[in-house]
Amino acid sequence: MSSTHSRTPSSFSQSHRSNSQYSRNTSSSTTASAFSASVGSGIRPPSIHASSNLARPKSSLAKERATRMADSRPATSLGTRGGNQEGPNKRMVSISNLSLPFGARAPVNGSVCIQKRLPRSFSTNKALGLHVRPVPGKRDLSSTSSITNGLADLSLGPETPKAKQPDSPSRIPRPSPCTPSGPEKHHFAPQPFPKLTATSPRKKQKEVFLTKYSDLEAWDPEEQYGNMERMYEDVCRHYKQAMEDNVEAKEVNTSYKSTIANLEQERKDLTEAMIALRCELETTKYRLEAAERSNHELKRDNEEEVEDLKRQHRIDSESIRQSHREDMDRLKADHREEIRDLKRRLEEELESERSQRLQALAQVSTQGALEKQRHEMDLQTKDQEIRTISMEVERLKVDLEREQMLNDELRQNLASAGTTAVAMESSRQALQAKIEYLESDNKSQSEAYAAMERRMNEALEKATECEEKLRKEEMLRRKLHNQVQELKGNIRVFCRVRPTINSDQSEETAKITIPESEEEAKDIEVKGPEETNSLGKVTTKTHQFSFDRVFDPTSNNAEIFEEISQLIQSALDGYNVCIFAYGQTGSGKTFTMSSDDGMIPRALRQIYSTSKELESRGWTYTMEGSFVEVYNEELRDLLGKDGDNGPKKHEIRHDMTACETTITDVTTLNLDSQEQVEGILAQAMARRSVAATKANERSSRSHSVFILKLAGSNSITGKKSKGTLNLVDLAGSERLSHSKVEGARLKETQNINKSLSCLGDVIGALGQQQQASSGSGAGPFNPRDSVNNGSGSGSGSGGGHIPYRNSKLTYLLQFSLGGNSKTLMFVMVAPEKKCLPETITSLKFADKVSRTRIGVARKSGGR
Ligand SMILES: Nc1ncnc2c1ncn2[C@@H]1O[C@H](COP(=O)(O)OP(=O)(O)OP(=O)(O)O)[C@@H](O)[C@H]1O
Repeated sequence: MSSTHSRTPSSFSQSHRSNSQYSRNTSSSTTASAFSASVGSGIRPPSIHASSNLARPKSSLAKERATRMADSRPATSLGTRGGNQEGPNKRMVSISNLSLPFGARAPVNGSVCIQKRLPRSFSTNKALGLHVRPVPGKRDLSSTSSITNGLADLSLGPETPKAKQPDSPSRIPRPSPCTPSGPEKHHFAPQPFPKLTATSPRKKQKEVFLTKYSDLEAWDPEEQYGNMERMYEDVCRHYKQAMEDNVEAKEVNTSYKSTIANLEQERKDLTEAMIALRCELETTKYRLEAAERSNHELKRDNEEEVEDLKRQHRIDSESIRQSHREDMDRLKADHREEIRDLKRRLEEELESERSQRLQALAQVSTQGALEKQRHEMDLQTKDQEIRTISMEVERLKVDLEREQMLNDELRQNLASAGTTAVAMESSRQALQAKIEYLESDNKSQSEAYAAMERRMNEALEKATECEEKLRKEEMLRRKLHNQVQELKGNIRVFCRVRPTINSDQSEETAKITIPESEEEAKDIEVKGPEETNSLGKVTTKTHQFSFDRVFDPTSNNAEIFEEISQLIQSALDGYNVCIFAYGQTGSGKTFTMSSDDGMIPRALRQIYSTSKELESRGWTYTMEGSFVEVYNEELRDLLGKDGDNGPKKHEIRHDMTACETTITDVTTLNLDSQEQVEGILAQAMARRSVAATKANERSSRSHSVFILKLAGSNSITGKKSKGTLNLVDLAGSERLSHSKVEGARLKETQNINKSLSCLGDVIGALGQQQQASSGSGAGPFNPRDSVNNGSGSGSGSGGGHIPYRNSKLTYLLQFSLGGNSKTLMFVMVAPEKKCLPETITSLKFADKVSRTRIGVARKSGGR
């Protein structure tokens, strides 16, 4: 822009500035006042109503345009670039020289050329920011006569300051544009119009002065009026011209605006394009960088590869050199070895050759020596033979002498033998006599033998008799034993206190006393937990219980089994026997019943060995064992295999006539050997349902029942027996509050407690039934009394209801809990103080059972 300015001629700038200034100061009022001031008060301002447009300086330019329409117009600095080629009315407007209002930079190289008709007003150009440079050679605008200049010429004199001001709107342009504006004159006469000044007769003829004494020329009103009229017409023309200019300027303005909008749009597009290009540039740069990077990496990789290859080559050549060296060494070594071998072989051959020669030499010398030796020996032998022969000769001589002597002696002996023969004949005769005597004694000996045989037979008979007597004695013993058992009662209770477990050393133990007595211990005292009464006094209650036997913590399973072995024997004798262990969780039930040396394995061993013993007395037994558990009131087979559809369902069936219980689909094993017995126990224990509770780490969550059915027959006596041994390891009784179990464990515990309480109910009902039957003077207990007709709910002879059906366990043991069976209950006691409440509950339950008298046991089968 600055360069454009500098290039603009000063005359143009001045004109342009003056026009702008003039335009700024123009107003209708000022125009009017200036007009009156310039033409005098008596003259009315032109009737065309000088509007603001009138005073606009562009009209002066328009006038000039009008006068110079044929001339080339002032061109803008931009227009000059291509204006010459396009013609006088066409101009190239360079966008680069436009001052864009939004401050965006136009593309440097992208000149946008718009062919437009140039505005005819400088003010318009200026408003658009276009700088117009006059075409060289054309007339300077400053010199153009204008209305202002014309009017200025009408000024009344130098006294009117406004008239002197070049920018005053009162400077109305002179009507004749052709008149060159000269220096301001301080006379009243208006600027002469060309045509008038040239022809004014007054001026030529006579000069008229204002006053006589004044040298001021008076003005001719008519002439002035005529001038004014012309000026007025001129002004009207100028005004019209100005209006046209204005319209054109507006058009140009509109076209510039649209151009600007287009340019703006283009600028935007270009900006976007530029941004896109920049992005592209950035992308390209980035790609270039990436390419450079990858190139660099490739170069580095190549270098590394070359390095690697070189290294590999070095290594390879080194290894080849090394292998060559090794080969050389090896070859040398082989060579050396071969030479050594050859040497050795040669030496060996030499040695063997020498040794062979030496051997041959030795052999030859040996042979010579041997030959010599043989000859010597032959010689010696010959000598010996000669000596022997001579000795033989000597001996024969001696023999001959001796033979001669013997002959003499024989002759003497023959003489004496004759005498001996006579004696011998006499002794032969004596022996003959003896033989005859012995032959006569043999008869008596045979008789003695027969007597002995007779005596032996008598002894055998006596032995058989004794055996029979023994059998009878045995039977009597058993009878007596069973009678003792019967007298002892049908249900007996043993109490066992387990020792404290090692891991529970820190646990406080309860005060449990087993009073010493000369006989077997039967009593137990338990000091109960501390209780605070309503007065706040702390008291402890001592509970005393009596059972059939009490075992202290030192007693072992073997001692306990001794006590029950007779009961086991009863099963072989044809009784239904039921032994069960009752007690809280962790009190030692499983340890007593099912551990390796517990009651179940011991019982099985005893039964097995006893049955073998009884074989000699004509008894043969078949033993069928099954092992089940009652878990959550469901029966499970501990010896069976689960089917495809999970555990099988088992049902308990009672044969009310034979008083026999069977379980459907249960595995029953024939126990033929001791090993088999041990095996099924291990299998059953592994399958038993156990779980950890707060009370015991591995708590049995089910009642396990080992059922051994024993059927015996005596081939001698023809008797038969049928007994069942039920060995029951009950699940641990525990209070829910103590065991702190939840969910499935809670259900288990509830089922366990329910079935245990059912067991108590059955035993209680059996006791009541017994009481009722003995009170009514009923006869001996009938096993079938304990059951009703197939309903499963027993009713004794006393008519009492036995609730066997209330739990699976009691229903299963229906024929083993009652009159025809022998029942032994172990109540297990844990010595820990924390178990005291449970211990006392268990002992109370056992005490009740112990006090219950349930009929008299009867064999289930005669024998
Ligand atoms: N007389 C004993 N001598 C030594 N340890 C014993 C004796 N009695 C029980 N124990 C031990 O005490 C622990 C608990 O015993 P056991 O599992 O037999 O209890 P439980 O009454 O069967 O419990 P649960 O009803 O929860 O099955 C076991 O570790 C066992 O070895």
